[in-house]
Amino acid sequence: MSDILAEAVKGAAAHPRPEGINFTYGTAGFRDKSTILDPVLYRMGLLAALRSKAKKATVAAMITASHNPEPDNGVKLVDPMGEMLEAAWEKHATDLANAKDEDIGSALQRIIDALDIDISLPSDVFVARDTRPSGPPLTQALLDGLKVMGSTFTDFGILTTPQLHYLVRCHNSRGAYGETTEEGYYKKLAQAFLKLREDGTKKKYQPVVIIDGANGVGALKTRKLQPHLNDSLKITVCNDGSSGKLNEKCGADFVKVQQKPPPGMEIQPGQRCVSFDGDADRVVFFYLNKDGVFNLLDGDKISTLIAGYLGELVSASGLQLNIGVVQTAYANGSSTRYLEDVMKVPVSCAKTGVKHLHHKALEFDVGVYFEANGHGTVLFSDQAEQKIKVASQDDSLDSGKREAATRLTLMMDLINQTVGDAISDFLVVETILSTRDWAADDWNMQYKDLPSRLLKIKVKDRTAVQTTDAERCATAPAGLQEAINKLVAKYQQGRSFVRPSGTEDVVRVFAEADTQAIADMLAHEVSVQVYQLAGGVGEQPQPPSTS
Ligand SMILES: CC(=O)N[C@H]1[C@@H](OP(=O)(O)O)O[C@H](CO)[C@@H](O)[C@@H]1O
Ligand SMILES: [Mg+2]
Repeated sequence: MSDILAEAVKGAAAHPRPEGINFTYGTAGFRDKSTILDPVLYRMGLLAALRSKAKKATVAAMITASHNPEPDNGVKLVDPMGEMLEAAWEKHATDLANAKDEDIGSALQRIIDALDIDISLPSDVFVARDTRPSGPPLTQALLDGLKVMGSTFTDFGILTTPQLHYLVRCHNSRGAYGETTEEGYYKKLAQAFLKLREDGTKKKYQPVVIIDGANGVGALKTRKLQPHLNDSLKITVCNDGSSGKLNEKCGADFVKVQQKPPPGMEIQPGQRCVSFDGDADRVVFFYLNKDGVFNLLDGDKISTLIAGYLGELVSASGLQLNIGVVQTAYANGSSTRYLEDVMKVPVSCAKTGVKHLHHKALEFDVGVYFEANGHGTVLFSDQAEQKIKVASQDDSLDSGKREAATRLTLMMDLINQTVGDAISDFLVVETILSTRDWAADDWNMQYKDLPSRLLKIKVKDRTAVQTTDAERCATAPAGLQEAINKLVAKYQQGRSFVRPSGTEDVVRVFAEADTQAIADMLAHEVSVQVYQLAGGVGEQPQPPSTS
């Protein structure tokens, strides 16, 4: 065994792995109670160094548990261009996390042999964390792993997840994507935002927003962004972490799931509100209408808004670029119909999990992807980027076309193409609303959401449920899909599907119909089938109360 691997085994003594726990690198990396994660972080330090050697580039490790409760934490690795870790490496991460302390050397050797990695190459890793109190000691464990591998590293302290993705891309693109500093991030976004902002007063659009920072990093970083925006937007940050707990009764997940504003937020009718999640890679908007009724503008509404605007700019520029939208099965059926039938934009459906959407979005020149819960961004292909840049400087084009291409270049600067980014997406939405002179109501009126219900069912083994067709059809257990089909057929605009969660030990049931009562009933009836056919545990699902 090489010296480095022997050191890695020795180093494990300070980060012992408890018996009887199985860790899995899932949709969002490792995520668990922070108290048991120390050995996982050490091992991810080892793996991040290997990944860097394999890619001959800087990679990154983000320590966060996103929207989960404060006592949880987690870690995810980021590839050189700011993408999520390549899927094939998830297995290596899982194997290494589960290796006994004394077997770490052989587990590393297996990865080195399988991928023919030259261990003598240098490695370099960027590290950051969210605001969780467990962050600093877990960072230390990760750094210990990097140090025994002889890796260089930069610890950026507290950042949003998308900021870290951005920084690693800036670094590996030798600055072509931007300056490799946190300040550089604010400068790039703010400059594009200010240039896209038109002068003149608006009739409906008010440059005033309230941001719910989920008591997390998004609140801190919005405050750092604010001075760069001059007075173009009045932002009030609430749930800024000064009193409440991270993600507790606030944040994008709370607002989306509970369909209500965080308690304690004082909101005037029509006031645009924005909720970030715990690591600021998700965003949803909401407002109360004049009757005080809550209205959510989720990832589907955001992608429709963005695709519509970029589509107009592309047409106005005269460039031949295809625009597509990528959703998951959780997208509201009205949004899919609106995109396809009214906006005539092609829509692809991907499996849940950002990496699947990201991958599909690469098939378009301009690919807009969002999960309904508010995680998403826009990808411009290299060719599209090139064409847009050339057109923006082509004096032979008429000024309308050139102006549209210039706005597209600014939109490319404003959008964090590496990953969904709450701060960047928020600025993109504000830009479009301002340009269109829309209030929240105007945006919301593009289409009317169908009522839906999302439930969780506990079963003995969630892998008993298997799916195909981007998770819209269950192939196991036998008879489940037939039962769902029969139930769905009873209701107007009924739609339902089930899938095992990638992040929780549950099966998720989704149902949608033309009224809330029917969506609730359909979700319940499908839950009963899951419970009966897929080995439900605990009490049988109870029908929705009709009060
Ligand atoms: C219905 C739902 O919201 N699912 C979430 C959730 O995945 P599950 O596999 O459904 O647990 O967490 C993922 C990671 O954050 C996110 O990408 C996804 O959208
Ligand atoms: Mg998140």
